[in-house]
Amino acid sequence: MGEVDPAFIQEPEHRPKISYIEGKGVPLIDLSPILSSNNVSAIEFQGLVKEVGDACKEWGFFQVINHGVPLDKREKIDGASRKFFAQSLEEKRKVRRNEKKVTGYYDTEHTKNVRDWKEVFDFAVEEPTIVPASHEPDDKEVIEWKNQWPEYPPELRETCQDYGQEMVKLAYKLLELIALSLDLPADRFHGFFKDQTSFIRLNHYPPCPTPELALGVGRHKDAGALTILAQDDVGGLEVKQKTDGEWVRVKPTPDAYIINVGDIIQVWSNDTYESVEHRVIVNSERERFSYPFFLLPPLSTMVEPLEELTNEKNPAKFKAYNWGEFIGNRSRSNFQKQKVENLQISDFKISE
Ligand SMILES: O=C(O)CCC(=O)C(=O)O
Ligand SMILES: [Fe+2]
Repeated sequence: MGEVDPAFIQEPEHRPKISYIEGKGVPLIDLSPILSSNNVSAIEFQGLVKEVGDACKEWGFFQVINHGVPLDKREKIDGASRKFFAQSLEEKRKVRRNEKKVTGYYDTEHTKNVRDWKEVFDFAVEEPTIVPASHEPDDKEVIEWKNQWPEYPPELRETCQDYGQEMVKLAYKLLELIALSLDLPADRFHGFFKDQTSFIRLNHYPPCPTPELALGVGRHKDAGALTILAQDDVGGLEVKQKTDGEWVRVKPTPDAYIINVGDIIQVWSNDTYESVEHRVIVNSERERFSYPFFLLPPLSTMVEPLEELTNEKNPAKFKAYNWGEFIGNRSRSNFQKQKVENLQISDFKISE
């Protein structure tokens, strides 16, 4: 990634500003009331639910501390990931992702048709992940997604699997808080994630000689239900502030996780919460690592506004769509430049 290939260059209106606003930033929420060893009052718990609801509504993003994920698990995956990416391209490409093997190493991802300044390694959290062979409702054939694990570093596999389980646990806790904040039963969302297709991405953003022209990840919204992200101390994640559309940098906070609502929660909540645009800025001096966990339902899921959240006064704002087809369309656009913008939930919006 030495010289700058035109494929990386953003259109002028999407190029990052070199100076940036840190502002008040996305809310920081202390999750200690939900750690099981604590004796919490109902008031304290209600306060937490409200904080989560307000953050989802006002920002679509928040950071959490005292989340219960052991720090050593995060440090281990970070260490293994650094060892993996430090290898030669030839070595990394031995576990390269392709249209048949959907997980593994990849260094040519595009977001909205511009190449991202990054390399990634993806792995599915449920192993193997069972998915239907096609989107035809009558087709009962299933296939298995098996992760591709590199030979080096040898600890990568177990470290990743362990970390994946921690992410699933945290995701369920967050789903409960989000459900309660929408006046739903705490476990309302749990059933959607049996046979989940969730995956974790190890992101490596190398230093970039022209950080003013390229982006680590171009502006996008996460298509899944929820994202739980660990970022290192370099910083670079920017969120589009809902109040004025300004890009705001998310300040690295040691041992915090950044949570954002994805498109699926936007649809389930019938637009009460919104999936917010974000992007990643790179810099010319320091490489950056980040680890998002994407909470995703089975491919057969039909995504539509929850019945409890719609009524005559507040009718469904989206038509139902099939998660497998939606994500299938997205991943094709990651592999090759396409002439049209990829599928968005706005394509399923019911006009008022
Ligand atoms: O690296 C980051 O901070 C965020 C990456 C991201 O937004 C994504 O992979 O969807
Ligand atoms: Fe994202």
